[in-house]
Amino acid sequence: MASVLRHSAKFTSGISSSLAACARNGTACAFPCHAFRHRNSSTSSKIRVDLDSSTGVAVMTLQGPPVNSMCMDFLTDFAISMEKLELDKNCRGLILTSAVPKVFSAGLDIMEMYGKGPEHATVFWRAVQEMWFKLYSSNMVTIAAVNGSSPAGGCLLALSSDYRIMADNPRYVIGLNEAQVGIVAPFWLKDNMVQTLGHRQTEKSLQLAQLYSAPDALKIGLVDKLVPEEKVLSTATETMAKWFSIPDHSRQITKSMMRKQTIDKFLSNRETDINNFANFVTKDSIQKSLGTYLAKLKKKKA
Ligand SMILES: CCCCCCC/C=C/C(=O)SCCNC(=O)CCNC(=O)[C@H](O)C(C)(C)COP(=O)(O)OP(=O)(O)OC[C@H]1O[C@@H](n2cnc3c(N)ncnc32)[C@H](O)[C@@H]1OP(=O)(O)O
Repeated sequence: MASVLRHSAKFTSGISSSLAACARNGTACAFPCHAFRHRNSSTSSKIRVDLDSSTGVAVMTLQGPPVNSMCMDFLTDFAISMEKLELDKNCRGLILTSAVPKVFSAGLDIMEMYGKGPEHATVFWRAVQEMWFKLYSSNMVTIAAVNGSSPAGGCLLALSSDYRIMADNPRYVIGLNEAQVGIVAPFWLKDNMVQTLGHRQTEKSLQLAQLYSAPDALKIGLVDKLVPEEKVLSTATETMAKWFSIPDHSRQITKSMMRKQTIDKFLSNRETDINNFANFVTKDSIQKSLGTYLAKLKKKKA
C-alpha cells in the first residue's frame, strides 16, 4: 500500500496545503495539511517535508512567508530535514519547492546579518554553510522546482541541486545578486556557479550581481528547463523517474566524484570562511550597505 510519511511535519498555520499529498487505502489524494495537525504541528516551522515511501521521493516545501527568507529557524529546520531524509532508506530523491506565491526564496534573511555582533554572525554563517553542504553533498537526487523568484541564497538552493526546473514566467528572477546588496558570495558558492555556468559567465554574473529572468536563465544554463508554473512540480516528479532509472550506487559515486574537489576545498577552509564572514559582515561599511539595501526593499512598497 502506498504510504506517505511525514517528516518534520511542522507547518505554519494559514499556509496553503495544495502541495500536501497523501495516500489513503492505496489511493493518492489531495489532503489538507490541517488534517495532520493533531499529529505534529508547530507555528515556528518554515519547512514541510512529505516523503512518499512508495516512490522514494520527498517534497520539501518552503513555507516561510512573506518571502521564504533564510533566518536561523529556516536554516535549522532545513538541516534537520536533510539529515532525516539522508538517513531514511525509503528516500532516494528530493524535490525543493515553495508554497509562497511568486517567491521560491529571497535568500538569506538580511535581518540576520544587520545590526548583529560577531558571535551571531559566526553561528549564522555556520548554519548557512551547513545548508549548502548538506544539499550539495547529498546522496539523494535533488531537483529544484523553482516556482518563483530566487535571488542570492534562493539561487544557492537551486545551484546545489542536481537539476533545476523553473516556472516559465519572465517576471521571476534568479541569480547571485550579492554584490548589489554590498556583500560577496563565498568561494564555495562561486565554485558551485562556475561548475554550472563556466568561469566567464560566472564572473560577469557575480560582478554585475545579475538577476536573470526565467528565459534568460535557461539561455545561460542557470536552469535546465522551463515549464508552465502549474507543471513545475509534476515535471520535477517526472524528471526524478528518469534519474531513478540509474542505479543509486553508480550515480552517487559519480556525483561525489564530480563534486569532491569543491567539497574538499570547502572542508579545509570552512573555519577561515566563518571568520572572514564574521569580520566582513560586522564592518561599519558593510552594515551601512545592508541598511541601505534594506531601506530600499521597504521603500519599494511605500
Ligand atoms: C558578507 C558576506 C555575505 C555573503 C552571503 C552570500 C550568500 C547569500 C546572500 C543572500 O542571500 S543576501 C539576500 C539577498 N536577497 C535579495 O536581494 C532579495 C531581496 N528581496 C527581493 O528582491 C524581493 O523581496 C522578492 C524576493 C523578489 C519578492 O518580492 P515581493 O514584491 O514579493 O516582496 P517584497 O515586498 O519585496 O518583500 C516582502 C517583505 O519581505 C522583506 N524581505 C525581502 N527579502 C528579504 C530578505 N532577503 N531578508 C529579509 N527581509 C526580506 C521585505 O523587506 C518586505 O518586508 P516588509 O516591507 O513587508 O516589512
